[in-house]
Amino acid sequence: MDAPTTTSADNGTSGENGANNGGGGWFTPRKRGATGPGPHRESGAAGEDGEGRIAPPSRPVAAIRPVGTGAERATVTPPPGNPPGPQRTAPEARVPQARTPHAHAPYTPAYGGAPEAPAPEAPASHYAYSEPQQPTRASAAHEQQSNASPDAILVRRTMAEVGPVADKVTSYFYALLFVRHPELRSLFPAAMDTQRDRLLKALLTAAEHMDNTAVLVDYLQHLGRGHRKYGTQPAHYPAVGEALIGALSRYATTTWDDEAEAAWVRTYTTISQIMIDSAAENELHAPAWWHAEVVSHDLRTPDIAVVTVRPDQPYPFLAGQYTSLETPWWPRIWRHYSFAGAPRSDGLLSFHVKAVPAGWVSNALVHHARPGDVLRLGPPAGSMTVDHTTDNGLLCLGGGTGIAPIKALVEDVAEHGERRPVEVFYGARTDHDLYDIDTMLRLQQSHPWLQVRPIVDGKAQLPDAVREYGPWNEYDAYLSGPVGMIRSGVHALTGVGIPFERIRHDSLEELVAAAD
Ligand SMILES: NC(=O)C1=CN([C@@H]2O[C@H](COP(=O)(O)OP(=O)(O)OC[C@H]3O[C@@H](n4cnc5c(N)ncnc54)[C@H](O)[C@@H]3O)[C@@H](O)[C@H]2O)C=CC1
Repeated sequence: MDAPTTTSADNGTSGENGANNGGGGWFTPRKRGATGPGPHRESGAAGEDGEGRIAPPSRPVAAIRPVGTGAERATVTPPPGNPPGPQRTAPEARVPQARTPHAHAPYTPAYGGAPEAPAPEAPASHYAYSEPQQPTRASAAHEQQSNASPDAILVRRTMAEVGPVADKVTSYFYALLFVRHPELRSLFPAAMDTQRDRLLKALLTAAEHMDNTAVLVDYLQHLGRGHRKYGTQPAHYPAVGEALIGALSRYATTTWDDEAEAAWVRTYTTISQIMIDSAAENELHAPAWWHAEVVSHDLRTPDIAVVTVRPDQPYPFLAGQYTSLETPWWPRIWRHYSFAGAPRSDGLLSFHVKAVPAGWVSNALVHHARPGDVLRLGPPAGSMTVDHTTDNGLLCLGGGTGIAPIKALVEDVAEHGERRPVEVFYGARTDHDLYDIDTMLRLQQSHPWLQVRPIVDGKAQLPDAVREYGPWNEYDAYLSGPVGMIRSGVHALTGVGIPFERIRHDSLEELVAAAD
């Protein structure tokens, strides 16, 4: 998610609800790593119990601090409109209604899973979770019949009830958070629309996937690391948890009870502990963010620029990944951009940026950024990377600026000295929009294993063109571009026989969120 999480530290002395409800108690999460040993949690095996589920944290610290009593909650009038905070100072950006991490991954999960999933900075696809969907009563009922854990059943029951009023829950959640913890407001952007949709969505998505340990842990670890750049501290997590419980209990009027609250406390405790541990571990070997100076700005069309930056310290990443980027013009507003090339020996990084209507960050990068300006970068993310353990061919569909990570994949194959066939379909609305075709054709001239096919909108769109070629049964597929193109591309590719697990793309939610 692209928003910091928060919490208030309770010293664990109140002993009210949580622990007494059998929920393991609210807690002030510990911080391990740089500042202390603490129990070590191995990546991918975080707190699993013997059945592969995530176990409660090992050291509950504090008791829950509910936001009001049940009776009080029932009478509270949700604050209207936006939560308190700085007034909006700019035109409204496009507000995605759904989101998550990106990056290719098998289609199923979804973009960075991040599911950015799960929600967070990352898309599921690599976070292995499917795009978030509003829970329904039907789905909740289904889960109860399945092998879901008792907590998962309770959590999903709550989500099924609040799903239809998700906007109200979101507004109330942030209002509670900022009213009770005004000091946290500065961690969020001045204009909250996109951001606010992300934080709560990430938490709810994670909660809904509590039984899917492998995916969830990966997602939350990514989320925890990604939150370092927001300035999120372990002590912030309790405040977020209290606001979460407060908002859910306010709107899940028919299903909320002590049992449900205990399940949510346990769930949130587990979520926050994994995030905190991941951030602490990451702190040992990576900065929270990188400063990066713009060293060149190449305006390729009136609204597309290739921006190249020099990070202030080494920036390790893999071809096909993306980063989060903040400009000096819009503090605390982060957007995802794929690297437009494999890692270079000079350490420079390039991005292809298209200014979209009302896109604050993209317009700043295309129309205002100049050499000498300093941006901030978050950590690399994304799983749309080349699998070098196979010699399958690569079938790549790049739509518009989605050609950027495809170019990186081609460079990666070239650098590995492989002779795998790589077929690139480069789609654009018009000839003029093929702003990087010269680069791609130069690569084709240098590499006999590479075929580049420009596809300009006509009778058929990019994904349809793939059907005219092939066979593709010995290819892995990579999709990058507009969400609609990726959706129809997955459909087309499975239609020509490429299984889901061999189709990679960034999280659709992340892509939606990155669209401005
Ligand atoms: N890792 C990734 O997946 C990346 C995604 N992007 C995203 O790619 C998008 C690029 O935008 P533009 O350059 O304006 O692209 P665009 O709107 O000009 O479209 C590019 C190509 O995609 C095709 N296309 C678009 N919508 C389609 C649909 N619904 N079904 C089938 N084909 C469709 C078009 O026909 C065209 O060939 C942005 O939204 C950006 O966020 C950009 C870079 C990396």
